[in-house]
Amino acid sequence: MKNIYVLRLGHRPERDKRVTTHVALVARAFGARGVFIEGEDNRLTENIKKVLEEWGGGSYFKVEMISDPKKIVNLWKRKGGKVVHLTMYGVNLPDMIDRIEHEDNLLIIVGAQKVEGWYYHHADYNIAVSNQPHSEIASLAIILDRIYKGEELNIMFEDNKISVIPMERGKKVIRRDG
Ligand SMILES: C[S@@+](CC[C@H](N)C(=O)[O-])C[C@H]1O[C@@H](n2cnc3c(N)ncnc32)[C@H](O)[C@@H]1O
Repeated sequence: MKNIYVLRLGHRPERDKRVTTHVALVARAFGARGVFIEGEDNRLTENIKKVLEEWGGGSYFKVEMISDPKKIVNLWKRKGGKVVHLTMYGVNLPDMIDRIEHEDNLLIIVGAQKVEGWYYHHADYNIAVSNQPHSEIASLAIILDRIYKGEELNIMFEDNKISVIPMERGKKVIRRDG
């Protein structure tokens, strides 16, 4: 698994609770190592940690609320990682995937509302997942899928308490803790 982190900008607790939670869940499920969330929302991090505890990933997936996202970007670049900013104004993903698929250290930035120009200038790549407006959840899922070429759908979490027994109909889960 690559060292991919997601930076979620501008989280507003009252408005973005659900979307930011889904950004974090997609990051975890599809092969990122963690998520930095700009803002203050302890309830959100607790909820994500509960999912990690039950469904696994807690031993390595990092969830952190942060107040200075520019510092995260600068630090990531200083350590030699590449920064991808997902924006509908960027270059469409099919024309950029060759440039990023071999990178092992990626910070993927997604916004909530209008993203400051600073991020457009400091990102190594401004990438669109189609040049149509949609959602940070969708764009994150698709870029991770293209980077991992579908392999992320087979990710297993060894430190899980619950897992699904896949079946064509019905629902079955097993619990390791009884
Ligand atoms: C709901 S959008 C709001 C974007 C905002 N109106 C702007 O001008 O930047 C929130 C986030 O979704 C992501 N997003 C939305 N559409 C996208 C697209 N077509 N390609 C890549 N990312 C997209 C971007 O990360 C964006 O910051």
